[in-house]
Amino acid sequence: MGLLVDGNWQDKWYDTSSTGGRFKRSESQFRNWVTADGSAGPSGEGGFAAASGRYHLYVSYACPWAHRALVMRALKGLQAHIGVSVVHPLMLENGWELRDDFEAATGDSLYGFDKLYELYLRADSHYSGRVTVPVLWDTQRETIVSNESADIIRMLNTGFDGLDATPGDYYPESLRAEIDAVNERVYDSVNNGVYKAGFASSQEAYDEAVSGLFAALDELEERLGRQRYLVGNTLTEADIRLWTTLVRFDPVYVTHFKCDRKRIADYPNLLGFLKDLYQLPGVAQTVDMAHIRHHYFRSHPTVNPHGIISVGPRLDWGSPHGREKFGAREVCGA
Ligand SMILES: N[C@@H](CCC(=O)N[C@@H](CS)C(=O)NCC(=O)O)C(=O)O
Repeated sequence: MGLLVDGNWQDKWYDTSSTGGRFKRSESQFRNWVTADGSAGPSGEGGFAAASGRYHLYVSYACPWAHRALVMRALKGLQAHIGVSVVHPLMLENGWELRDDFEAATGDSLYGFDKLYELYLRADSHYSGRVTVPVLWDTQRETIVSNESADIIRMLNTGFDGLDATPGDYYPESLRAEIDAVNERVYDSVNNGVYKAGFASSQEAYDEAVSGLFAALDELEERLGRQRYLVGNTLTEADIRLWTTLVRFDPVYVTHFKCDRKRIADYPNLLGFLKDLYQLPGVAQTVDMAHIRHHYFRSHPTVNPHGIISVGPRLDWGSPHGREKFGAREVCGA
């Protein structure tokens, strides 16, 4: 675990000393957008036109943020247009490594780099900041288009519709206000809430994170007791963003991040929702539990010094989810 400082790698754990033991996630720095015609998106510069084979995703199967991008790529049927490299699950003194000595880790097919930070340096030899996944890489300009998953899933949602993407708009204009509101709540309390609990280095910071997390999960359980998805019966990016955290909850966060007031298995609606999305075409294939469990239990020596991987619960996400009782799934534009 570390970061680049003016192009130099430094092995450092997250600094929580100046924030009362609270983990603060840094902002992503590459914020360009792929668009249908190459015009600039909501941030960054233009010049990244959608094209088959031009863009490549670097992901970790362990990472919930990278997982969003894999799910959107699957729902939009973009597998043939956007290649993927999968990092090794362990993230230690060199950060993410592009080794292929673990089942389903691919190494780097583009440059043969060993470490993900070499890719960041290829984009900017003076880069300062964390070296995170996902990365959307442009093979033509040889740079990072974006390292922000929230933006990447929106590019995949509509940017490639001129190719033969599967129809469906998961961030439709008419639902944006509601999606944004749900995202904000879920991001801070749930997606990031589990990390705030797990990486807290004071009791106070942990208590704060975990109480916010379970208040939000209770609220989401109630919401999903009224409707099939987070925004009515329409499947949207808000669902994908919650789902990648739910998938990791019982097998990892309960134990490793001490999020143990309840399991997702104790929330009937959240569990049904988890299974419903898991059973969408192409989605189960984006879940690699070996990467998920090896990464968390073995990459955080401050949290789990002996790197012991817990036995974990038995998972049965292929069984009937019962969510049809709220009505049929709707997907805008499909
Ligand atoms: N805001 C980013 C966060 C990505 C992120 O933090 N990824 C983690 C893996 S789960 C990572 O690569 N961490 C490496 C580090 O912080 O050094 C996004 O959503 O894309």
